[in-house]
Amino acid sequence: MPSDESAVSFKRAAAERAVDFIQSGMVVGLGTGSTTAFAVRKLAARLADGTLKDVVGVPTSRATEALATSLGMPLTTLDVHPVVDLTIDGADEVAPDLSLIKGGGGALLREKVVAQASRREVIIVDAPKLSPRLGTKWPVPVEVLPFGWRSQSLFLESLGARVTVRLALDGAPFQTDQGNLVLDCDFGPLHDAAGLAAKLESRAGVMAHGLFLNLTTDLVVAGPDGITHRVR
Ligand SMILES: O=C(CO)[C@H](O)[C@H](O)COP(=O)(O)O
Repeated sequence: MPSDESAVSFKRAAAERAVDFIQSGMVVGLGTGSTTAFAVRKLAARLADGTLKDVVGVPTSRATEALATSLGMPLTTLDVHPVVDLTIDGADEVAPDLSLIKGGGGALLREKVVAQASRREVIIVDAPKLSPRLGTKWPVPVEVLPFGWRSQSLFLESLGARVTVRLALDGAPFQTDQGNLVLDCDFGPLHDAAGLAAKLESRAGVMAHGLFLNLTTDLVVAGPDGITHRVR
């Protein structure tokens, strides 16, 4: 395992490489998490030094909105710009077909909305997040409406999950930007991620899930052997 310090430097390296894909005039989706934060900082620096111009960002969470605003980055919304040229976002686990588990930061719903509105979805990760099969390293986050959430928990258990209610640092249930709960669902390695996604999507009260299938267009990975860029 890499040290925390090297994981951070890999995250930064992947993030800064992805910023090279941004061109002046683009509408750019801004993901959520520690890796994406490096990209937001680099993008803000390039706007400040004039090497990029007229870029507007669509933040995927209140946290990213606050960071971008603090850096003076111009922001917009999907209401004003319903098509995003390129989004940069992190992930928690990446399978060989570039399908993902996301939602470790709890922003999965807005991240998926922005990803589906994006022409290019550039995922940036440090190498330990690569996995032979989704579910091997990370549970599937499922965002549920607080109304009736225990019924959703039983439903998820009936699908084979060990369910944990995500907690905030103060020990209270974590709330998403939409005021929903997150149930972290350990299904073990997934043999039919698409089938599971379909079951989750057919259940009322499930607002979003962290399986991002067929959304990644580019993957940038940084690790001890350098940076690689894969295109799907
Ligand atoms: O999906 C996410 C937030 O909902 C993040 O992109 C994911 O959790 C990765 O986070 P980090 O870059 O901090 O490792």
